[in-house]
Amino acid sequence: MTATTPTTPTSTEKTGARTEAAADVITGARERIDALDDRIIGLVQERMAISAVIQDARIASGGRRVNLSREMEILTHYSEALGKPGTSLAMTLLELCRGRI
Ligand SMILES: O=C(O)C(=O)C[C@]1(C(=O)O)C=C[C@@H](O)C=C1
Repeated sequence: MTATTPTTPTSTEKTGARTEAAADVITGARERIDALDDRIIGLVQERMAISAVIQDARIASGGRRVNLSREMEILTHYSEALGKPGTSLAMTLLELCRGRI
């Protein structure tokens, strides 16, 4: 058996590109996606906190955690903007914000 020294992956190996130029484009674009994902996660966390304020106020007043007519508005908003996957995204957001029902 021959021992092989581990090598650092090249930029083309890391990106799947076949040229250095394409690898550079992909690496730059991935940095922007990572920054956007951080912002999206922050926005989701902010949405969860605001949703909790609403739910707590409703429950403290004697109401229920869930408000299905409002959820329908949100599902429609996302599906009109993003199509069928938008509905799934809205359902995931609602689950993050109020838990499973
Ligand atoms: O808008 C409300 O009434 C909320 O409670 C917020 C929210 C949401 O996260 O968007 C959460 C639970 C409800 O079922 C509906 C919507």
